[in-house]
Amino acid sequence: MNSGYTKAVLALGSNLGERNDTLSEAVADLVDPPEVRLLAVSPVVQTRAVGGPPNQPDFLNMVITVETSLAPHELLEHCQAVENKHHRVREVRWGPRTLDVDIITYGDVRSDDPTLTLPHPRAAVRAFVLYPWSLIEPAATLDGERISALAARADDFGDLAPFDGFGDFDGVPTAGAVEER
Ligand SMILES: Nc1ncnc2c1ncn2[C@@H]1O[C@H](COP(=O)(O)OP(=O)(O)OP(=O)(O)O)[C@@H](O)[C@H]1O
Ligand SMILES: Nc1nc2c(c(=O)[nH]1)N=C(CO)CN2
Repeated sequence: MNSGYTKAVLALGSNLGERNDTLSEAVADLVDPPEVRLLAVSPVVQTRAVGGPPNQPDFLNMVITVETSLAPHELLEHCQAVENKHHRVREVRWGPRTLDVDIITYGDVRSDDPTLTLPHPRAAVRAFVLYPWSLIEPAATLDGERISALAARADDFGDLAPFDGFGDFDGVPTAGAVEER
């Protein structure tokens, strides 16, 4: 990693509209500024909505890793600008959305600021975050525990299914095929 750049893990989700196109465009938008460089892109997984109103459409979820010279709150603003560009409307908590971008980790930073809590306070129980993340960073840990172990016992499991995602992204390969589980 280059000096002045910090590694961050971002989780993306979409359960409205052209979900796959939205995710693909959002990744491009997130890494468009020179301050954000793409490191790795996970496969896209299809998951049942966890929490929120019943009978929501399924989500497509994925994780990317980046290195960034933006400060944590600047990165949050950038992620929210990308959400807004994709017509994200905040209405119902955990309700359907065209695009959600969460910052899962930013370097080793820990923060309980409600505007930006780091690591993301619900990431450790969300298989829809942990599983795609584990496919690109099998050795990653969260709160001192392997994310694959956290994924295996995550309460908010949803159903995870392979999805024929968008493959190579601008020269950054996605991880291998998603296994049924
Ligand atoms: N690590 C984080 N990443 C993104 N947003 C965060 C984080 N920590 C706190 N927030 C705050 O959470 C607020 C609500 O975010 P959002 O509307 O995306 O929630 P949600 O996706 O419905 O639920 P959840 O937070 O459980 O994923 C944001 O305005 C942001 O300030
Ligand atoms: N499967 C799935 N469920 C969710 C998701 C999500 O991205 N995927 N995001 C939520 C709030 O961020 C709430 N529930």
